[in-house]
Amino acid sequence: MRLDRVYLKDFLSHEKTTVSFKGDINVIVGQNGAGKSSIIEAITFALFREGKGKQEEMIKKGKTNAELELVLRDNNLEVRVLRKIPPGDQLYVNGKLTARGTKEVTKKIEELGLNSKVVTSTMIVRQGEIETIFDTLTDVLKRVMMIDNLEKLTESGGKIKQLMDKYDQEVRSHEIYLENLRRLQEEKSSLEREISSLTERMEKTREELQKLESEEAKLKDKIKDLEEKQREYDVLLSEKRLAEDELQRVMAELRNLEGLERRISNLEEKEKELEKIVSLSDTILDLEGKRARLTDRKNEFERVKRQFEKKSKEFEQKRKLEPRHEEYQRVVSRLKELEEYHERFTSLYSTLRNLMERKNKIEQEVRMLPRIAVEEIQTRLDSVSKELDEAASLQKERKVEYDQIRKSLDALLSATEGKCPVCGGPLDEPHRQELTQKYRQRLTELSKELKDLEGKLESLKRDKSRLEDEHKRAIRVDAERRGKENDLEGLSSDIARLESELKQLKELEEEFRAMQRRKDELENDERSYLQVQGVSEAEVMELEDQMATYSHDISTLEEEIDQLEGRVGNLTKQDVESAKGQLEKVRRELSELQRKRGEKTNLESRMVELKRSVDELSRRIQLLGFRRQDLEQMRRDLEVLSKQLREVHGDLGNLEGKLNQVKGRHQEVENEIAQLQEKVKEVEKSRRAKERLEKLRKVLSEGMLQSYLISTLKGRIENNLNDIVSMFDISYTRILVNMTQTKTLSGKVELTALNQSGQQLSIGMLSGGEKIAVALALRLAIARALTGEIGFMILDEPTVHLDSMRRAELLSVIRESMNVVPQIIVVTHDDEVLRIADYVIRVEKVGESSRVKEEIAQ
Ligand SMILES: Nc1ncnc2c1ncn2[C@@H]1O[C@H](COP(=O)(O)OP(=O)(O)OP(=O)(O)O)[C@@H](O)[C@H]1O
Ligand SMILES: [Zn+2]
Repeated sequence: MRLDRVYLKDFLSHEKTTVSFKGDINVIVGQNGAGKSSIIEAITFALFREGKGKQEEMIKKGKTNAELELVLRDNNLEVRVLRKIPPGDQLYVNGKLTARGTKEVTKKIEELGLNSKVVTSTMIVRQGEIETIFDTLTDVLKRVMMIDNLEKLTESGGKIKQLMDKYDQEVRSHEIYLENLRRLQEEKSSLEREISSLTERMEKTREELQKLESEEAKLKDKIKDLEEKQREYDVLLSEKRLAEDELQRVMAELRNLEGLERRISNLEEKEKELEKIVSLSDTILDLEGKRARLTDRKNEFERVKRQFEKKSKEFEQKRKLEPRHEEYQRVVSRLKELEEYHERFTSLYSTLRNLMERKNKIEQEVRMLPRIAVEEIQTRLDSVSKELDEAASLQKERKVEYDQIRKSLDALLSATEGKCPVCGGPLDEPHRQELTQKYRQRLTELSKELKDLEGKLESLKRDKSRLEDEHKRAIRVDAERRGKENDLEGLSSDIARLESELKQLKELEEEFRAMQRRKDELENDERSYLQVQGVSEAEVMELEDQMATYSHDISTLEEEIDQLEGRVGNLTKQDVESAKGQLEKVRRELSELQRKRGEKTNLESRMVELKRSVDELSRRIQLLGFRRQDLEQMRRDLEVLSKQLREVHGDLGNLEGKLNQVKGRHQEVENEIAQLQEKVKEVEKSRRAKERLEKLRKVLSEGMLQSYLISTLKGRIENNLNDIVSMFDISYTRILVNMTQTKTLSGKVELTALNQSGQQLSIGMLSGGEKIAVALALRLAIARALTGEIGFMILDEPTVHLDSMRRAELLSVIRESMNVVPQIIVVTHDDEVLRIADYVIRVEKVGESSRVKEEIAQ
């Protein structure tokens, strides 16, 4: 078996990868972690559902299930293995599903010579493990030969003992089988007798049946002939009946159609009359249209006439008013020219009036001012002031005197005897009295005089202040008058100026007033003029023209209407409409009648045809000479015959049923006998097997088989090994496999090499390259010893840990291995290996997924 190709879906680092192994030496190259070993894992898993980790861990991260497809090939044999995680395995041989489910598929693969233990420990070499075979050889052999299992077999509860017990049981059931067998054989011979008697009876019945069947066939032929005739007869008869029926119908219809021609000619006449009326339809329409137009025109004429009258009146008025309108315009334009002067005049005039008013007022005011003589008041004031001064100085004099007298009196009164204070003479009473008297009198006089002075002063003061007030007022009035007189002078000059200007404007102002009056007079006429101003002579003339046109139209239309009325008479539109309706009806009737005329012709010819056909059919029926009662008689005969036949058939069926039943039973009995005989034989075998197992158990428990197996295997491995080594380029003639045998085979298996001089060296002493060669040869030798042909070998990173020399030696050994194994797959990240490749598979990792590119090596 060679590996053809493997397909990985979501397996380890691969998402969807197909790898084909097209070369003899296929090299899978790529960086660390690219996904190379994953391909080897895929092959191992596809073959044996075995792998380095848990199955779920083999599913690509992030996916939920993985799938593998491996195709193996050997000449014409193609084996396709499908493995899935979670499981759902299948195996196809040449496209045919031959195994299903994990166990079955693995079993099938082992049957194809790919024992899982052998393949995984010899044909698939994991990273750097080429030489470990020397150390693990013993274990490998044990494993591949399943000696562990052998040991287990011999235990008292083991498989062999169990089998022996089973066989024992079988032997004991022997007696019952023999008894049953005898009974069945008796039944068998009785059944055989019955079969031969039944067969004889059936033979006779069959002969009778044949005779009846041939009679029946003949009768059936005759009936068939007659039935044929009957069918023909029936057909002719029914045709004839149909023809006769139709003939009746046709004749009846023809009778119905009598008098058709007369009805047609009546209708045609009526049609002509109606057509004449209908032909006037257009003329009537024309007439009515014209009548409508006439009314229309007349109305229009009236409307235009009214307009014309109105307009021509207006136009006349316009003409009359025209001169006044022109004057009005002149007046208005002159007014506009004068406007400015008028305004000036008005404003000046009103200013003048204001000034005059003011002047009058001031003149009045001046007149109202009192006339007071200021100098006179001044003189009076001066004299009063003088009088006042004189009175005041006199008063002062008198007061001084008064005070002096008073003092002298006081001194006199207070003076004690002695000297007179006044005259310095001696003071006596009489003197005192005299003096006192004198003084007192004078005091009284003075006092009176002072009082008078007081009054006089008062009155003078009053006079003075009154005069002073009067004086002040006089001065004020005087000033006021002078101011006003000034104002009046200014006003007078302004007024004079204005008056002269107004005088100049007076003429224009008068003209303005006159124009305004004229304008007012013209105003009414102007308003009337404006109303008719738009009317033009052309307009009036056009209206006149229109009137003429309309009146012409009217007379033309009247004439035409007269003519049309002459042609139509007193027919109306309704008359024509009803004639149209009638005409349509008449035409419909006519066409219906004409159709019937055609129908009638057809019917007539059909009648002739039918009559001929009836005659012809009667003739043919006569000729046929068929009689119904003949056919019925034959059918009755056939029925009798058939009944007989059914009975005989029934007999035969019964016999056959019986025979089959008996034969069935016979078969059953024979089968049972065969089974029993088989069982009896089995029991025999069981007995012998039990004996063999007893022997086997003895041999096994004494280790005899193991030593036998190993010695046989040793010989075969040794032969293969030397065979293979001889193909490699090393200088040793033979490799010997030495085994130290013990009961449990715990002893070692060791290799020694024999050089050309016949000297023995232990394997450890060989060179690195020689060791690799021997190790590879040993693996191949074991594989070949156990499986015969070896289809492939897989080496995963065989060159790691090797120096360049040994790498080179390994590569040549691999190439030499091609003599022993036809297909080699090498996984490496070492480009040097490409040297020996003839097919290269490049693996690289893009993102999280591995990708593969295949190429033929140079
Ligand atoms: N279940 C998984 N899903 C996705 N990737 C995985 C899974 N299991 C392992 N890997 C990754 O797949 C990659 C490829 O592993 P593989 O052993 O095939 O690489 P390799 O090419 O043989 O590298 P080396 O030369 O280092 O042996 C590694 O990066 C590994 O971590
Ligand atoms: Zn005196």
